[in-house]
Amino acid sequence: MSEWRGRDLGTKTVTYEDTQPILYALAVGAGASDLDLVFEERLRVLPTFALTLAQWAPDALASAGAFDARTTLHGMQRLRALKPLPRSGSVEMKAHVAEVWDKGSAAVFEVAVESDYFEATWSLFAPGRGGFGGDRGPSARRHPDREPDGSLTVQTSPDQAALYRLLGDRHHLHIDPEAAKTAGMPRPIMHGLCTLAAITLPLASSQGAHPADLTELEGRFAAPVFPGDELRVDTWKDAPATLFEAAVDDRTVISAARARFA
Ligand SMILES: C/C=C/C(=O)SCCNC(=O)CCNC(=O)[C@H](O)C(C)(C)COP(=O)(O)OP(=O)(O)OC[C@H]1O[C@@H](n2cnc3c(N)ncnc32)[C@H](O)[C@@H]1OP(=O)(O)O
Repeated sequence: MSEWRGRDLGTKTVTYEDTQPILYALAVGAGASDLDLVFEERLRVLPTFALTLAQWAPDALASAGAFDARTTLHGMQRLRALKPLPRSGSVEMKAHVAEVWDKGSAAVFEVAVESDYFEATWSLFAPGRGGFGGDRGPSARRHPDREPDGSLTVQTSPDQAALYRLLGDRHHLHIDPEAAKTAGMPRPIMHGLCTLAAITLPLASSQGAHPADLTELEGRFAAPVFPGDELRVDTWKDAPATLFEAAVDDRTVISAARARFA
């Protein structure tokens, strides 16, 4: 597995119309009254939309044979927004494998994507690919050892993954009950990136910020979220950022998470 470290995944230019960032905003929980997110005349593109543009990079690593895409799970995500994405236009990106960690039972592949607009890292948790004598890598940061400063509720919709997948991540795990079973899930699950982005909308409101002013975001997908689940999101101030964790029925689903707004 170590041979994948440093592997160049190439460059890609993705072109889009304003329909995509609007559809994206609706898919992650924006409503018709969020005019800055859904009305082309006022549109500000959510920075997390960049992650749909860059989906080709982890997919390229799967196609190259590093892991089995049917059983590999998206483990963690980081995003740093460098400048606002255009309402429509082209974004050029380049990607490489930054790290391969050996977790014993699994390998974790880190795919780094860079562009003028953002930098992002995907961690892909590939069961059965560990035990190759590599470094274990860092363990996840724990949330602060004190009561949360705040709490939010995010209600996902039963149709949310079906909508979100139209933005580019069409892995069958999110729509097909048989594919979900192959990945060890009782039914199709939410895209981790959809859940994470859905949290940033009420999180921004709770900070008096605009969701399009997100500059940094990270989080670990600790357990699957199912379309229709209600999330409780606990938050801790960590100026200038906010730390958070999300749970469904006291089961932590997103851990070691952090967001910062300009
Ligand atoms: C193509 C798919 C796209 C998607 O969008 S999938 C949807 C989003 N993702 C999910 O829903 C995944 C939900 N997460 C999980 O189900 C679990 O979470 C995992 C199966 C990924 C891992 O759980 P477990 O096998 O029980 O791992 P452990 O025993 O807790 O930890 C073993 C080592 O693996 C590291 N690790 C655990 N979880 C993650 C993660 N999510 N991302 C990266 N690394 C992880 C830990 O730190 C530790 O290593 P250390 O002992 O060195 O600390």
